[in-house]
Amino acid sequence: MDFFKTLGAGAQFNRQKFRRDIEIFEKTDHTKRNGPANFDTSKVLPELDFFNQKDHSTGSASHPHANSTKVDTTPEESTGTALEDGSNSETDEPFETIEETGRFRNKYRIRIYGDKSIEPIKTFNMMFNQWKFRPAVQRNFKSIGFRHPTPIQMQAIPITMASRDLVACAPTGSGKTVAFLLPILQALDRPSKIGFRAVVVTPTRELGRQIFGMLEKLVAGTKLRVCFLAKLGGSVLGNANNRKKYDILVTTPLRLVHEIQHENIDLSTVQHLILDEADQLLELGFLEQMDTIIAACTHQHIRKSLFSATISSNVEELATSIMRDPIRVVVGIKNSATEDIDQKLVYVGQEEGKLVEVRQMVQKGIRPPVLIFVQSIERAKELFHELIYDGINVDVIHSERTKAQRDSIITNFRSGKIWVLIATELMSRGIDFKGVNLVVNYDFPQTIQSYIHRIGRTGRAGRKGEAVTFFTKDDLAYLKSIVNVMRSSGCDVPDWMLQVKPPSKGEKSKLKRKPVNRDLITTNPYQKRIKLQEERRKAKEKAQGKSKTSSGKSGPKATAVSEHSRKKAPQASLTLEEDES
Ligand SMILES: Nc1ncnc2c1ncn2[C@@H]1O[C@H](COP(=O)(O)OP(=O)(O)OP(=O)(O)O)[C@@H](O)[C@H]1O
Repeated sequence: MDFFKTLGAGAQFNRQKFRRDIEIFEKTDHTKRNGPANFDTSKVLPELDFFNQKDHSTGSASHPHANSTKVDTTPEESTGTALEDGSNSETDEPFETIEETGRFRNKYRIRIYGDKSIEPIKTFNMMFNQWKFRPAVQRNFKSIGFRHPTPIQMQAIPITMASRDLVACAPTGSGKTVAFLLPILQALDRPSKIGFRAVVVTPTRELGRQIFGMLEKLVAGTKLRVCFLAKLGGSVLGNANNRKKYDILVTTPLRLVHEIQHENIDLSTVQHLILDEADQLLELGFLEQMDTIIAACTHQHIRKSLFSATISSNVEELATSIMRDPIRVVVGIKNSATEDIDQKLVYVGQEEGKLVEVRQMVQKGIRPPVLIFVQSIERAKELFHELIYDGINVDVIHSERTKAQRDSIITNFRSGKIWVLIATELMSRGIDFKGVNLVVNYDFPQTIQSYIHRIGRTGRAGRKGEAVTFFTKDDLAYLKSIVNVMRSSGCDVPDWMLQVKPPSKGEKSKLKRKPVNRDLITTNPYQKRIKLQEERRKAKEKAQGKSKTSSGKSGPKATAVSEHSRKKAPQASLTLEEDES
């Protein structure tokens, strides 16, 4: 058995060039391999079919993990009413018994921890009638065209409407934005001129702008005033009176802290605080800022909601320390990718194998739009300079591009003018590119969370997508983490990958702290390479020097976040360099 051939499936290798790698792998002991993995990927797991696109009538028992989820689902329950055209047959009839509610939750793979008495909604009509949504909001919402609530919307909306704190974990592209925006709109009802009553915090300006866009659509004609704040320098808030005009704020942590520290903003009137991509906001990189923000939200009856596709138990623990008896909702398998993404791992030998592989993919014909993730701004620029000459409409987005450039790149990528977009971690979370056909992890992601969010830019809102992750021998130690995500979302995994040793805790945290040191992305001759490497080293030293001098003031007061989390919180995988500032 040529193990190296197996490894290289999907890539072409120069065996002479990669001789040393071949030797490494061929020395491996493969005698302990099991029989071939028997994964049936032809069926969509019901818990991952948020948009009810698949017929689950044959049940999910054929999936190897069908029984690994904690939800007990009888064949009858998983048969459900899902219709192939994406509609469902739920009616507005209220639930009659607790058991019926339980069955409904099971059917949509909704798990609820804490007070279970808050019933989910079956339809949007049910929601509008139950809480008497204002006609303008109903009209705006209907014009967007969503016919049926997704599972996270079914359960998260009633919980927030009941004024309960919430920690919600649901897969990428499953409609969390609407799940947190609709209850705010209903709760605020009319403009009050007392200042901000709801604040949505997101890690990046791009995601904030997207949420703001949806909010603007929903508030049209309601007189509620919404504000998006992410640009440092110059305040759109104006004088004290002007500030009071706004009801809802969408912002990034750095910008909000800046306003708090300059006493430009008063958060004591905030009754609804939403942290989108909450696990990232509660990691070390953002934690001090979140401390300041939470300390500034002093309203007695403030309600807090945390949303993300990935919420670790650390974050959950931390969350409970800043919330009042929160209810936790999990849709599907926690911290998993969606079934709609066909995931592949491709071994590329050494660094230069990646460029060869990308070019082969282009030659074979890729279906744009394609999103390519790399691990740093420098590498994004390097890859861009290679691909720009390949006759494809390619662009690159990272935090060193101006805000105007970033906005126009996103628009052009959405409209199809850009076919291939090279991106850093900045674009990995939340951004809703519905049509992305392929995500390429050119550089292996540093964390499982990063993997889930990156590939989650495709396969959204029930559409199909594909994700390809390149790996070199330097990434091999971390391979198993991704393999596990692939398996839990029903993807086929080659047998040999199942035998790879999982990374140790130490290896995982090492990678999280610092990405793998990689060779330049270039086809330039050797001398040029050395020169570029030297330039890169100097730039890095300069940047480090800068960040040391600018590491600044923290928030005025400590909250439970800081008390609890200094030791617990994981390091942010998106550094402040990649924040909006
Ligand atoms: N009920 C619905 N029916 C159909 N489409 C919906 C529904 N709710 C939301 N969508 C659409 O699904 C897409 C994904 O929604 P959204 O961006 O809120 O996902 P998300 O869960 O926040 O993802 P991520 O974790 O990546 O941030 C969007 O294009 C949104 O317009």
